[in-house]
Order: sequence, then structure tokens, then C-alpha cells
Amino acid sequence: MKIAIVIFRNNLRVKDNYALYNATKYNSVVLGLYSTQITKGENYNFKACQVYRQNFINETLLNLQEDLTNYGVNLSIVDDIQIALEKLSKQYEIKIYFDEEVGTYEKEFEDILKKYKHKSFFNQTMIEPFYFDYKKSFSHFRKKAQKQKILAPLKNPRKVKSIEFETKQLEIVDLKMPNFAIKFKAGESEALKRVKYYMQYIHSYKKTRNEMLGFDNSTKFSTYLSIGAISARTIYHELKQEEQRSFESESSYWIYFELLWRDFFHLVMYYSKNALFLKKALQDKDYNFKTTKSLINNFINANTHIDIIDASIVELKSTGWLSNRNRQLLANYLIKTLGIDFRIVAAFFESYLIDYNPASNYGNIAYQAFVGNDKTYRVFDVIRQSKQYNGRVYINKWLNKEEQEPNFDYKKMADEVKQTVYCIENSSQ
Ligand SMILES: Cc1cc2nc3c(=O)[nH]c(=O)nc-3n(C[C@H](O)[C@H](O)[C@H](O)COP(=O)(O)OP(=O)(O)OC[C@H]3O[C@@H](n4cnc5c(N)ncnc54)[C@H](O)[C@@H]3O)c2cc1C
Repeated sequence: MKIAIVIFRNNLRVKDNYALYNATKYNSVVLGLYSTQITKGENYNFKACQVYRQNFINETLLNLQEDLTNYGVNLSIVDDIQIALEKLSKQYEIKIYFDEEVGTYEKEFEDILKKYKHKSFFNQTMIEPFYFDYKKSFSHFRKKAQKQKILAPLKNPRKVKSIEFETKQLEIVDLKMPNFAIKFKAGESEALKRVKYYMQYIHSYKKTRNEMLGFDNSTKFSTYLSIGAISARTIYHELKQEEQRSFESESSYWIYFELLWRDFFHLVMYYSKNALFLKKALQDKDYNFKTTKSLINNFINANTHIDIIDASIVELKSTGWLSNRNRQLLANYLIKTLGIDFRIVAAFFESYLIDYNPASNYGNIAYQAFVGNDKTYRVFDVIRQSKQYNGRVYINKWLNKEEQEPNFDYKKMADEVKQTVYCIENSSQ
């Protein structure tokens, strides 16, 4: 018997899912398959996926299993994809449908799938891949990207038949978090609900997006996007519809602008392949980044003695969430003031972030580390920014104390890193 197998990866949804749509369109028997191996592993001694993201994925998978039954499709959850495919191919004539992703492990996973008859799609971004110089700046990309057409989301898949195949039970851990922590409800319908709910804020988004605390100051779409509980195109079309119903504003444009950053980093990784995981990343220079154990242990234990940095580490480690402003301050401080190897910083973020995806994470961190798409050497004054963005309240919540000025010269440390790690004299770049 012929069967189509849809590999679910970071496309955990029914709507606008190219692999599912095409498998059900051209086949009458379809099985969904998800492998837990995609979140396993370790980088620089950090577990690849901590409990916050794992829980969110598991809850989304349980939702998806239920949603797929409306289309007649069973979703099997297995550990090892190769073993599962070997078993299935012994019993059936299989054809695999999958969405392509970016990233080294992601491509290695695809190599296993490609051993079988298959059809693949690239559906990670709003804009389809198009040529641009991936070493250049975001502005270079944006000028071209804004001229690209964005496809409308697909119609729902067709109802088909499925087969029974082994599936493992997923564990949902009962997480204890403070009541002011950012918490996400998992599942495709929750993702769409969040997008529809957020439409009331699109005209104020630009003003509030840099705040460190709060659920509605920014969209919080990233968590759903990272595992594909909703597609970027669906969000774009919801945004456009709301602009037609209300009006277009600089602020509503800014959501599209930020989604373009997401596309940018995805397409930079699409073209640069594994470069962003390497020490030189997109640049030619080999910097003297530090890998000293004590430096690393101090930051992991939120022991940097800069309150805004320590508070950010505590929030990330105890919830999986961090606002964009805090991510920037944290990454910039660890790399540009402490001189830590950006790949260690990236592995730390990867481990804890609930919305981790390789392109946005490594793209942003390489950008902060001056080895990515940023051509200007920037050091953030974290104390000044803390004052500017109401860090006092944030610190009070996460460290349960009043903000204190550091008793050491963090600016001098940043100057030293610039000279010794980056070998740049202070007056020039
Ligand atoms: C050090 C560092 C690490 C990061 N790691 C990740 C990551 O692993 N996964 C991830 O999704 N984002 C990452 N980002 C980007 C950004 O911080 C988050 O996407 C954003 O904070 C998520 O909150 P939001 O959905 O409310 O964003 P909004 O401000 O509401 O933005 C809307 C959407 O635009 C996209 N977006 C916004 N800013 C960026 C950006 N700088 N780069 C790429 N896409 C962006 C996201 O998809 C986001 O959901 C990182 C940023 C930094 C500085």
C-alpha cells in the first residue's frame, strides 16, 4: 500500500502547512510523524532544549494530534526518525513530505529524510527566498524584500485516511513560575487567538515594544512562530486585513518591519549555511573571544554584579522568556564587556529561550558580536539603558531588590575587550 508521511518539525500546525496540504491533496492515506530527536543534544555543555520550550512543544503536539483527527490524519510521535522510517518503508511504499528548515542539525535531519522518495517545501518565512548579498546589512535586504510578493496562506488540507503506527506518551511538566512571569498557552488555535487579540494594539505597538515587562507591549508571536504553530504569512495577512478595517500606521508597519528581520536572519542562514555557528561567522576576522570557565559560571549563575544583567538571566532561566530589549542588553554585555565567545552565549540562549530558532538566535547574537551583519561596533551602556527602559521595576521584580550602581568600571572593561578581544584601538572602529 502507498502512504504519504508528513514530517512535522517546526511546522506544528494544520493551516498553511505546505507539507500537509500537498500530502493530503495527492494521497489518500497519510500519516503524520514527529521525532523527539530534533530537540535533543547539547552545545557547549548547555542542554539544547530546556523544560519551558519542551513543555510548550509537547503541549502543542498534543493539540495538533487532536486537530489532525479532523482531517483523518494520525500523528505518531517517535524518538528516532531513521528507525521509524525503516519500519514504515518495510511495510508500505512511502513518500515523505516535509518543510525545509535552516541550521546545521536541521539539515542533517533532512539528509535522513532525503534517503526516501520525498517532496520538500520552504515555508519558514513570509517572503520566498530571493537573491541578496547575505553579508550585507538589513537595509540592503529590506529594500529588495519590500518589493517581493507575499503568498496568501493555503486553504485547509483535504480529509484523508490514515494508518495506526506506534506513538510515545509525552510528558508535561508542572512548571512553577511567579505570577508576573510571561506564560504562553500552547497550540495552533491559541496562536491564532493571540494574533487576532493583538490586532487591537497594532497602532500602539511601536511605542511599547521596547518595554521590559508586560504581555501586550509586544506581540509575543515569536513563541508560536518558532515551532510553526502559525505561519508568518498568516500573521502578515491578519495584519493587512486589520489595516484595511482600521488604518495603516507607522506602528502597524513596524510589526511587518520586525517580521522582516525574522525573514532576514532566516534567509541569511539559508544562504550562508552553517557560517553563523562558526567563530568567524560572516566576517573574515578571528577574534580572541574568551572561554574562561569562571567567567561563564558567573554569568550562568546570575553573578555579574550588574543588576539589569543578573535580572535578565534570572528571568530567562526561570521562564524561558526575555524581552527583545533585555536580550540585546544581555548578549551585548556578555560579549562586548565580558568578552565571552558569542557561540557560548548563543548556546545559553538556545538552551533556555522558549521561542528559540537557529536563524533568529544566531543571527542576532552574531550581530551583537560584530561578526554578523552589523558593520558598526556597538557597546550598550547597560546602566543608562536600564534607567531609560524602567529597569528599576524590572530588577525589583526579578531580583527582589532595589537597583544598585555597580562598584566597578564596566565601561573600562568594555574598552579593554574592544582592544584585546577585537584588537580595535579605541578611537577607531
Ligand atoms: C540575543 C538575541 C537572541 C534572540 N533570539 C531569538 C530566537 O531564538 N527566536 C526568536 O524568535 N527571536 C529571537 N530574537 C529576536 C527578538 O528578540 C524576538 O523575536 C522578540 O523579542 C520576540 O518577542 P515578540 O514576539 O513580542 O516580538 P515583536 O517585537 O512583537 O516582533 C514581532 C515579531 O517579529 C520578529 N522579530 C522581532 N524582532 C526580531 C529580531 N531582532 N530578529 C528576528 N526576528 C524578530 C519575531 O518573529 C516577533 O515575534 C533574539 C534577539 C536577540 C537580541
